[in-house]
Amino acid sequence: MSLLSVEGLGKSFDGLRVLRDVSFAVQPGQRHVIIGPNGAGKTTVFKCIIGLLSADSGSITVDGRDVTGLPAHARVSLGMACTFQKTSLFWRLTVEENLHLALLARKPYRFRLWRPLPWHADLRREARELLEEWGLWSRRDHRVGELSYGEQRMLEIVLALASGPRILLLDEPTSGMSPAETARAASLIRELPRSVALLIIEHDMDVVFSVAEHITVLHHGEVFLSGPPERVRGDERVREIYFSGGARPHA
Ligand SMILES: Nc1ncnc2c1ncn2[C@@H]1O[C@H](COP(=O)(O)OP(=O)(O)OP(=O)(O)O)[C@@H](O)[C@H]1O
Repeated sequence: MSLLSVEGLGKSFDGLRVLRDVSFAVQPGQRHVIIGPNGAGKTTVFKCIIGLLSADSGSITVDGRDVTGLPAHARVSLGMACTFQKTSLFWRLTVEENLHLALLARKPYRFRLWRPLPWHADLRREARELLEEWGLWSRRDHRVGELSYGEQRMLEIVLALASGPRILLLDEPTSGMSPAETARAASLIRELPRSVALLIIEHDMDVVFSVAEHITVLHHGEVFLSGPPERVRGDERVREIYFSGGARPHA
């Protein structure tokens, strides 16, 4: 059974149809990338999946359970996590404090707040491991506002991982990163455990083809093609869509 299934999704804004009959599925542990020119509807699909927008038609199921009518927080508790292009970090808190908050929101920590100091040695250890892994340990005492944009994006991914998701949705995880940060982020994303399925919107084709096991191409709000990377790479029509559709130069 698919972990995430999107069936016949439709969405309009002020009468303008932005998504039409969008269907695709993400398998457990799969690295699934959504590509498409600017304005194709990628972020709108994400928002419908996570519950920040309600779809006009169609359904979204997780493990066969229909979540279409559920609010975002209920979907998170079913194992979804996401990052968006705009960061949503606590600017005045440090890197480590941001991560502690994210970890505290998660079971089993949530129910152990009464523990005296030194508290949550396991939480601190987990935070350290995550920050080391993502190259942010040396920045732990810095306020988020002092980080580079690329570091902030990395921290967003770390915070999303802290909720222990089964499916992680990343909206352009490498946008705004330097080439070195992009390469590092792509390699870390590739190394994420298979217990987490990934659904990623990405424009950087080097990242797309280094991460993707399955690619869904959106164009004018419709699924143009969904298949393995080799099929997408070899499809002349996909190239045409990209080069006529206002995609970014490196795409
Ligand atoms: N809240 C909204 N109200 C009205 N129109 C919207 C809204 N959100 C998105 N749109 C429109 O829907 C279309 C799809 O937008 P969306 O952000 O989903 O595209 P995208 O593929 O993610 O683009 P990009 O690659 O530029 O991020 C665009 O024409 C956009 O202007």
